[in-house]
Amino acid sequence: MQPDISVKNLSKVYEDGFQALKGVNLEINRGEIFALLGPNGAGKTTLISIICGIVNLSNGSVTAAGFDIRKQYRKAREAIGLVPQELNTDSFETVWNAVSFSRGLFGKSPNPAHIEKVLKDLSLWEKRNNRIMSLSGGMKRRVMIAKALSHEPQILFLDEPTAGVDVELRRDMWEMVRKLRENGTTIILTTHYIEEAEEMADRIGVIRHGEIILVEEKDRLMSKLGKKELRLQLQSRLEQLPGELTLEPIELSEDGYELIYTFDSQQQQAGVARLLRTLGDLGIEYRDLQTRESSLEEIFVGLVHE
Ligand SMILES: Nc1ncnc2c1ncn2[C@@H]1O[C@H](COP(=O)(O)OP(=O)(O)OP(=O)(O)O)[C@@H](O)[C@H]1O
Repeated sequence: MQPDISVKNLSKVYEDGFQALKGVNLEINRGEIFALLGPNGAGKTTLISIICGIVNLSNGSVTAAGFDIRKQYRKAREAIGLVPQELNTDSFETVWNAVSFSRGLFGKSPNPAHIEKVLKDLSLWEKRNNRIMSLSGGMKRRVMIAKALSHEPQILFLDEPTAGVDVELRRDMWEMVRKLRENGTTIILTTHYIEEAEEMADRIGVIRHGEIILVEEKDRLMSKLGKKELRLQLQSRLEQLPGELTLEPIELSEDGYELIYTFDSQQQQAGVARLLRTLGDLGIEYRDLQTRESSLEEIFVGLVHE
């Protein structure tokens, strides 16, 4: 299947000579949720802005929905909805008018039923006759999303969609994104909340200093780079780690009441079984145990600080 977005050898040098993207290659499939993660200044917004035709590329090529973003700009742009990072909705217009107008900008004929659906999905229906400037920040953000969806785009970009929004709105947005995906929309989101990528994304791309350093299915990424930790609370205090255990990646807590064993998620549980057997042989008893997997956040921090 042809990818919905194809980025080939993309470079961007800004006018002041700063190279924000260095030979980026990336393919995004139809109907997937792709999360682009990277520290501040990594090039996320630059990449999105080029795909959406807001910033000119310096080198390379990009297609969206099969259309070249330069040679077939209108068609490519029509296939894309963009929710930018900044709210620019200080408008005297009503919600209904602003969202309907957005649709018109893409040369689409009016479709009140679609606008109604979008407003209802985003819990904006009650506010449809309110002026945008009178809405709260969270509601304004919903309006931005409604505008991006007004022309029924096949691809939706969400640049930091939940920056500064409350937990309730964040949950609503996740719900909405899932619904859109069910309808076959391709979704690309950038986020600082790694929890968001962990919750939502099918695949994750990590960008650093203008280069994509990794693209992987989320589940594979977590099992490939993740670590697991087993903690055992001991019945009685240990003075020091017994010699039999020093070969393992195992630590004794300072108070001597806890053993902490760290292992790769990929590794089989063999190490755990061996450890528990050894403890049995040594007569070390424990009263409780827990395991924990590292989060995407820990994996991400490990990656970008390498
Ligand atoms: N118009 C511009 N002229 C010169 N440099 C720019 C311009 N726009 C962005 N940059 C630089 O390009 C780099 C990438 O910026 P970009 O906004 O793409 O990063 P980002 O990954 O989206 O960061 P953030 O998470 O902070 O939004 C930064 O170092 C930024 O200062």
